[in-house]
Amino acid sequence: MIEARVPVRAEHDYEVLIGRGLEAETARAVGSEPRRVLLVHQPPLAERAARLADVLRDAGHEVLPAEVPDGEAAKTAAVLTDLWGRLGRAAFTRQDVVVGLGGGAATDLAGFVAASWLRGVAVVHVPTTLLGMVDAAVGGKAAINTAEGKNLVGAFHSPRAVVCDLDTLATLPPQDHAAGLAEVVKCGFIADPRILELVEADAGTAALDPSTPVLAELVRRAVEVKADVVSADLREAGRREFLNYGHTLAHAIELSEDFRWRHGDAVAVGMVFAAELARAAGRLDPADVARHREVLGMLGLPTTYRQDRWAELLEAMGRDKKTRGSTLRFVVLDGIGRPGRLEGPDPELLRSAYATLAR
Ligand SMILES: NC(=O)c1ccc[n+]([C@@H]2O[C@H](COP(=O)([O-])OP(=O)(O)OC[C@H]3O[C@@H](n4cnc5c(N)ncnc54)[C@H](O)[C@@H]3O)[C@@H](O)[C@H]2O)c1
Ligand SMILES: O=C(O)C(=O)C[C@@H](O)[C@H](O)[C@H](O)COP(=O)(O)O
Ligand SMILES: [Zn+2]
Repeated sequence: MIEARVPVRAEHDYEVLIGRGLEAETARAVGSEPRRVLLVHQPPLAERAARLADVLRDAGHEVLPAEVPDGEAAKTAAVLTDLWGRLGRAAFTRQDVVVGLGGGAATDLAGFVAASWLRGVAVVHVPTTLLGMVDAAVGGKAAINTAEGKNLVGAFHSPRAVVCDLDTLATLPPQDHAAGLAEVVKCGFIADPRILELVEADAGTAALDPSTPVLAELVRRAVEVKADVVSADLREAGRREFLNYGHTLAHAIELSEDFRWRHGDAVAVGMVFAAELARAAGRLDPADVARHREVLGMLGLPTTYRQDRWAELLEAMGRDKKTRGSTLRFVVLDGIGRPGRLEGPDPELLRSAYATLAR
């Protein structure tokens, strides 16, 4: 049953469907005419992918199943090249459709395959992680990583639909669920403080349980925040940068950890850093900084980081997409729900904010 439909305005408008038991919705989104469907999925989703393939075949489509490596190992040029080969051999046309089934790593890859093949074919996202539902599958950013950094090669390519079946979260490992909550909480800090109150009400207990109505409300609220921002600024000319809260340091940490850290864990650390930076710049109250550590801490997310990597992280942050020339630019808060930018901060300010992560 569909519990919420969140509209997104983009180069073509689409909806994010949120509910339970939504397998038929994916077939509906692929369309009523028979199509070839490249079904990109992660290894833990093999059974679900087989079931979805049956539903798609019953609807008259020809399915090309494509299991890709797990996690960030999928977001590589080698995997992309392999998928292009499959599409070429199948004579995949502009009428055909890519489906991304899995976490953000799978939907980022599927989105970029769809964006690049024949200069753009349709993609339907079926996110199966919390992070994928509230963030990665929504908004049309698609990318792979390179040896130099995170998401450095990619495109904006909006999906035809996003189908968030909350039932799929039942099998998600708790650490991945918590990592998804980092992006949910991010939406609370930048736009919707009610998200923070819902998490704080029972010290994160309901948020950490995929079966609760509170979690369903958190998903809807986070999707609404993202849809609202993306609808206003699809190509990140301004306001969309706020969705990057915490990501300048987070992406540098992910690179430094050889992409073995969960994205959401890195974002948690990155948000504490950004909050400390705003405090050091005299823009955020110490109580709001403390709230970052409290909320993230109650969800079991990391809020500290090793101190011996600063030079490496600083260099990696220089390749952040928000950087202009050699000027680092950070998303910071002037209060909860009041995001802004800090351009070219003094290196000492950066260093002092980083030092607080030792605690
Ligand atoms: N495009 C965007 O706007 C955007 C936004 C946020 C994050 N991202 C990207 O998303 C990625 C992170 O996504 P993620 O946190 O979903 O990680 P992920 O895709 O690596 O998934 C995490 C793990 O959960 C497994 N999994 C997925 N669904 C499952 C299920 N239902 N049951 C059991 N296991 C399941 C996966 O196989 C993987 O092992 C990063 O690459 C990040 O850069 C993109
Ligand atoms: O959608 C956006 O815009 C975001 O910044 C959302 C982020 O959570 C996400 O991790 C995104 O992929 C980061 O984008 P990037 O442009 O910094 O690679
Ligand atoms: Zn993110």
